[in-house]
Amino acid sequence: MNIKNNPDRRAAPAIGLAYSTCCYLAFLFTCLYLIGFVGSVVVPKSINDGPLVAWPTAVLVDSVLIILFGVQHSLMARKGFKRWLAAFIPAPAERSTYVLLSSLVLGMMFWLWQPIPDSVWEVETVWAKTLLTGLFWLGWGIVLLATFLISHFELFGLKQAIDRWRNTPQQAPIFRTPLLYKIVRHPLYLGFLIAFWATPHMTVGHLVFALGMSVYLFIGVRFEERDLVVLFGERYRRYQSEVGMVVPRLNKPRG
Ligand SMILES: C[S@@+](CC[C@H](N)C(=O)[O-])C[C@H]1O[C@@H](n2cnc3c(N)ncnc32)[C@H](O)[C@@H]1O
Repeated sequence: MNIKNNPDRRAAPAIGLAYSTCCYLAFLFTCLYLIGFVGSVVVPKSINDGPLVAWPTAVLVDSVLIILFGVQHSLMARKGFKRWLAAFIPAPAERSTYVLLSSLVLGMMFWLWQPIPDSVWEVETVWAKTLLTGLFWLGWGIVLLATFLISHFELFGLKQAIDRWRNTPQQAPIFRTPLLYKIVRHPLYLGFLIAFWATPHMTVGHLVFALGMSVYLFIGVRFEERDLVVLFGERYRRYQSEVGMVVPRLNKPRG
């Protein structure tokens, strides 16, 4: 039978699109929950909620949860892992699977997170409180904007599934430096750092989260940049020498 007329072959891209849409929606929900979790807004269980256990136990459990997230996130983003995964699932579904597993690991973190409510700092002054809350939302705004600057739907696996469904050939990754990417090389990570640290009330539990996630981001970015140098070669090396990682460079190199 002609492959084009084979119903199984025609159904696969549609099933892939449905799968990627579900993964995208799960990730969207998880990201919204993450905002509420870190900022202690709206969600039923935030970073400071839950039954109290002895603080060494809480630090241990929370650290394991952060390490688990870091390992899943970095391991699944590596080329070797993607090649291995390609033996089990179609290449266009790889990114969606990454996104789905990231959501599951984050969901587990929200569920099992152990609060440590002791205060590290608590800002009472209205203007300082407003400033820190504003910075928190600015951080999330930068994260959202950065995803669209890089290619939001490709980053979360939906574009790959739509291309397959439309029978459009998969595009090679494109090196992009629009807007915020002209100021720092990793605006998305900068947004996360701002959102994790800017709070009028920093508890010990929140501090463990902010510290752990920041350490992970700085480790993860090294792996990401190694891949980006392999992918984009000299252009990325030049970009590294001209633009700061997460802090804008004041003195631009000449020449
Ligand atoms: C979660 S995004 C984070 C992007 C970037 N690290 C940031 O913080 O804005 C990771 C994906 O973006 C891609 N990426 C990072 N910088 C890029 C650039 N300048 N152009 C195109 N793709 C990029 C990486 O290859 C990776 O697939």
